[in-house]
Amino acid sequence: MKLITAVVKPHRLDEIKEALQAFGVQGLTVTEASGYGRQRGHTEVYRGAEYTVDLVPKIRIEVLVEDEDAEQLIEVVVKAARTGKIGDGKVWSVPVETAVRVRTGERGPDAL
Ligand SMILES: Nc1ncnc2c1ncn2[C@@H]1O[C@H](COP(=O)(O)OP(=O)(O)OP(=O)(O)O)[C@@H](O)[C@H]1O
Repeated sequence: MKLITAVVKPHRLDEIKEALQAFGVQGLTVTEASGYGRQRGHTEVYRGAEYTVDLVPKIRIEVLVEDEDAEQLIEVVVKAARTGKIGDGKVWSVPVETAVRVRTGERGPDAL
């Protein structure tokens, strides 16, 4: 299994959620976040306001997937998140050792 994490622009959330649902993910987690990337110090616009400070509002989307789906899912997220402007975000994946579905006790890919 892999954990795919995307830190992206908040206004792309609906588009990304729809793309992930169409892909067939079983679940996802969304949290509010803030951060900066390489463009620190440059101006980024969020809801009409210009941010020149280092921390800009973002959302973090996390999805657990089977190994074989990871690369395709990353592409789905990148495509749905992209505006082509500064601060579009970052997507990465890490290996996951264990996942447990609490209600049933299932483990591994069956738990997703
Ligand atoms: N190296 C990093 N480690 C952890 N989080 C990061 C890193 N780079 C970016 N992020 C997170 O991703 C968010 C979006 O990154 P951002 O789009 O600014 O990255 P970037 O690679 O500098 O892209 P761009 O050049 O398009 O601005 C940041 O606000 C931050 O929360």
